[in-house]
Amino acid sequence: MRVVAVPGTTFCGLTNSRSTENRRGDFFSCPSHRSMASNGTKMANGFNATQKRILVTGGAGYIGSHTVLQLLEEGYKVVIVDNLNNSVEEAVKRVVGLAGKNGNNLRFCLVDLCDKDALDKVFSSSRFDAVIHFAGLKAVGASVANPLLYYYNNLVGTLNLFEVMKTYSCKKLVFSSSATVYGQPKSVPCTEDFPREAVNPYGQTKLFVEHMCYDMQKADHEWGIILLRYFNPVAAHPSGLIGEDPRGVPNNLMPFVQQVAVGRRSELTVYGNDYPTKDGTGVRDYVHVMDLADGHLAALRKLFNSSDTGCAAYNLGTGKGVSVLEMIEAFERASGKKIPYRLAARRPGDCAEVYASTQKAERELNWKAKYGVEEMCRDQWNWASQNPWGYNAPRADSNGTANHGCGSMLGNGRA
Ligand SMILES: NC(=O)c1ccc[n+]([C@@H]2O[C@H](COP(=O)([O-])OP(=O)(O)OC[C@H]3O[C@@H](n4cnc5c(N)ncnc54)[C@H](O)[C@@H]3O)[C@@H](O)[C@H]2O)c1
Ligand SMILES: O=c1ccn([C@@H]2O[C@H](COP(=O)(O)OP(=O)(O)O[C@H]3O[C@H](CO)[C@@H](O)[C@H](O)[C@H]3O)[C@@H](O)[C@H]2O)c(=O)[nH]1
Repeated sequence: MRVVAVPGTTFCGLTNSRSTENRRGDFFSCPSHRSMASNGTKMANGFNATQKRILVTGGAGYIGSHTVLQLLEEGYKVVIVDNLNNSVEEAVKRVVGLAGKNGNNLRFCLVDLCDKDALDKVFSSSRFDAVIHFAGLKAVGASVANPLLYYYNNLVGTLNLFEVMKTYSCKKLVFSSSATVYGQPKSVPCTEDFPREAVNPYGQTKLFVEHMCYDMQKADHEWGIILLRYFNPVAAHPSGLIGEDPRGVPNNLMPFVQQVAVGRRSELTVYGNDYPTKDGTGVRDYVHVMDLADGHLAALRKLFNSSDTGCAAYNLGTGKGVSVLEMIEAFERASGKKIPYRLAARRPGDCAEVYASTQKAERELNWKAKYGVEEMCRDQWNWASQNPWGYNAPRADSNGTANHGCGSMLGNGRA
């Protein structure tokens, strides 16, 4: 792997082969990448992905890494911008490995979106056809405890990104929104025109960014923006090499279940069995991360193929509600492990039942989730059993600094 630092910023080229990036970091101008582009995948939808370069913020994270892999497999050139706040370099390395020769079309930039000058340098060194904006802090509880951190990171970072995109006339955007913008929905399934409300600071940041997007597009019709409202992302790439690796105690159901299964935690707490649902436990719309990644490619296709996208929101879910107990049983079947659990009081702020209407995404993005709960649990377990401690499992050759890959990359790059 060759590591490149561009003077004045902290670019790191991640590639699994010899590369010829120049000092401006113009990674894709090298002859080997030109030839890859000309031999790459031709898309059937009226444009050639190999001629498109996508900036992916937060591309080292859980959903971002799966999406970057699919973009590379489709033939896109990809630049990740991530500050590794909630992710590790190892995830990006594994994406490069999984992408095979298309891994050469990936560049990684260790940049914080709150650093506008650094972001500007990324845009000044490459032209981007579109941005997928995943980067953000996402833990609901932490946002309640430290709202300013969430407002600063998620809103200042996003403002910087949009300003720089405008400066460089990059006006196609896919934004990671969330079902959280429906607050406590009055009925199910949630359709995209439901009233939106935020019930915590994290949700406020998603709502604010949605407002920013609508207003920006209203003021300048050249923008094409797709807001993807994810329901409950779970599972992992079928290889078991990339997946979700939360820091600290997991907040979400499936990461917790998987840690019980591998013996990292003794039991799961099931929050509430007195909801007016099929078995009394909370019902959610779990969606496989591979389907979510597909949804981003479908959104890009729409942005590239139509000039009148405007600013449009789409739910990404399966449209099916699954209870906590059903999810536990499916995971037990997939893993052959017993998941001990105890019933406890409801978790404050939780809804009884939330699931998506998926008709708009089916109709307008031509996207529909392919995977069901059995496949979700199979792939969750495949990832968990191969990586019981996530990406940072102590290895024989490790000196205990696996958590600080970013520092070592920068060190190499500057040398
Ligand atoms: N996972 C979910 O349950 C879920 C549900 C709905 C919406 N979302 C949204 O989807 C997006 C991706 O979620 P994820 O689950 O992959 O989370 P993640 O934490 O795994 O990935 C987010 C990435 O953004 C990076 N990041 C954060 N702040 C940054 C900054 N200022 N500059 C540069 N990089 C920064 C992190 O290091 C991380 O790699 C987030 O915006 C999240 O709010 C997630
Ligand atoms: O240890 C746990 C964790 C969760 N649950 C229950 O499992 C269900 C799902 O919970 P969780 O995985 O935490 O997801 P949500 O509360 O639905 O929230 C997720 O999904 C929302 C919609 O995408 C996002 O807005 C949030 O950020 C994201 O955390 C709920 O009924 C919880 O009460 C438990 O019983 N025990």
